[in-house]
Amino acid sequence: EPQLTLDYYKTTCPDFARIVTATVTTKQIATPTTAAATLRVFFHDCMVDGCDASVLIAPNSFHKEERDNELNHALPGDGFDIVTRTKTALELACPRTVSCADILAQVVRDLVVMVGGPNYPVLLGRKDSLVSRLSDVEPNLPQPNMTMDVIINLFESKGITVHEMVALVGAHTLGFAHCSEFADRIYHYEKNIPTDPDMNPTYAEALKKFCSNYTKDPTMSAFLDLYTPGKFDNMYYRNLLKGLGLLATDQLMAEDPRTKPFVERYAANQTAFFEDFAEGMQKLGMVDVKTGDEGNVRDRCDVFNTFRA
Ligand code: HEM
Ligand SMILES: [Ca+2]
Ligand SMILES: [Ca+2]
Repeated sequence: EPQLTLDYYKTTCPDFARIVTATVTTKQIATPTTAAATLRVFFHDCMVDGCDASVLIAPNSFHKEERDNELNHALPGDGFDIVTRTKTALELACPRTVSCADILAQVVRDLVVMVGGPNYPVLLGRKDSLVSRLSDVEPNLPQPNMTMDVIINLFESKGITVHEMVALVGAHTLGFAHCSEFADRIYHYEKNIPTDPDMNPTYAEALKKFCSNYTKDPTMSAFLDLYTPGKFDNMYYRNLLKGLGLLATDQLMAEDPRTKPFVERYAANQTAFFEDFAEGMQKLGMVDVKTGDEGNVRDRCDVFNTFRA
């Protein structure tokens, strides 16, 4: 187990927490989609080679990076922008000290709190990756058309248990998904079955109309949580119990006997959801973290320190 600590920057960057909170507050108020955007970037970072900022490396014409994989194409720009802003502010206060991986972890916690979610401590001391490999993305990220067996195994391979996983997917209480991500459920689900029988029929009809133009306009997106997409709450689970899950895997959480009890528990008890989400985020934030000379502190979060002496 790598050693991270709560007070890692206590002497080297005493204003770390305050600077992060100030930057996050300004950005989230101006751009309310930042919280969902950044939470998803953090998830995609931690699942692929651990929480090491590997996902932040910008694509360039010489080398393929994680962001060149299709699964990362839709990662929203605001999730990267908030890291850049925070890094800039921190470089002024304490140059070459705070890693991008730590910035992302701390920024996400502050954003979750800002939109109404639980507070939890963030352990610090992660180093930034020295590589970002396109080929590492696909095998490590869940997709909405996967079976529950595959998804459970994927999370368990990162040390995340089923109840922590169900709580973490509760992040879908925020944000949206493109029509292409759930089109299979509403158009020609199976031969002679037009729509996914697990989906509320009224909801399916509304989505069908809403997405009717999605092949021509691929930006068309629907809220993952129909009722409170900007608020961090347990509405996502309450929706699932009514067949109002958007992605196939969201709805599957409420059908599979291994995950259903947790969906029911979180739908009935927001405090239980918040406790388990907080625990899950701390676990997710520790996945394969790099310390010592396994990584470094990048000067810029989107490029490696290639030219640094
Ligand atoms: C079964 C596991 C999961 C699957 C299959 C999945 C899949 C997806 C997909 C397909 C989207 C829509 C992307 C788009 O169309 O642009 C999405 C959005 C999102 N995901 Fe997940 N996800 C999973 C788990 C998680 C977890 C564990 C987190 C965070 C802890 C997370 C956070 C988010 C957020 C916040 C959004 C909304 C992004 C935005 O509005 O900008 N997801 N997810
Ligand atoms: Ca990573
Ligand atoms: Ca919500």
